[in-house]
Amino acid sequence: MLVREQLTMSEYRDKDPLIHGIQSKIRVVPNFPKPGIMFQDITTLLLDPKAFKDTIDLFVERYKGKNISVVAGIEARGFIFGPPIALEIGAKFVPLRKPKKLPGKVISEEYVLEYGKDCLEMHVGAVEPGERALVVDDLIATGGTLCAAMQLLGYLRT
Ligand SMILES: O=P(O)(O)OC[C@H]1O[C@H](OP(=O)(O)OP(=O)(O)O)[C@H](O)[C@@H]1O
Ligand SMILES: Nc1ncnc2[nH]cnc12
Repeated sequence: MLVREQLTMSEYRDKDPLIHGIQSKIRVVPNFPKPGIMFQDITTLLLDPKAFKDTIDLFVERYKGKNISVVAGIEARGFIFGPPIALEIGAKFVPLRKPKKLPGKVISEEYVLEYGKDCLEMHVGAVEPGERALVVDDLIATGGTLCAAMQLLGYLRT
């Protein structure tokens, strides 16, 4: 009889030394920028070249050869992780920017954040209908930012 081991997410993280190594480099700052927020600070991960490279490699391994032609990076921290992943998987990099930063014609999507409200914009023509995209950011809190990014890319669905 084959018995599969069921692991919770945190047990899985603890068992995988690579993921544990990456996680241990992310500094958690309580009550920043507001009371009640546990801020996940990835700048401490960037100080460690091995942990930074392990992070990129993890995504490259997962997404290489999956026919992805666009890596869409969310401002600001998706601009740190997105470009090295894009280069390695042979995809173009498209920045999804905060309002009024892109000089060309844009499409926009508003969203609600854990501590405020914001908007993402993408250049019209940067992504063609039918392309396969990978959205990259440093973290999901409420998921509002990721949903807005997916909405933006979804407008181009064939
Ligand atoms: O899942 P959500 O609740 O939408 O939150 C996650 C988003 O919040 C952070 O960015 P932030 O808006 O703080 O902007 P920054 O990267 O420009 O500092 C983070 O980098 C994600 O983009
Ligand atoms: N908890 C958190 N840590 C870092 N960035 C964030 N953006 C929104 N929530 C955040």
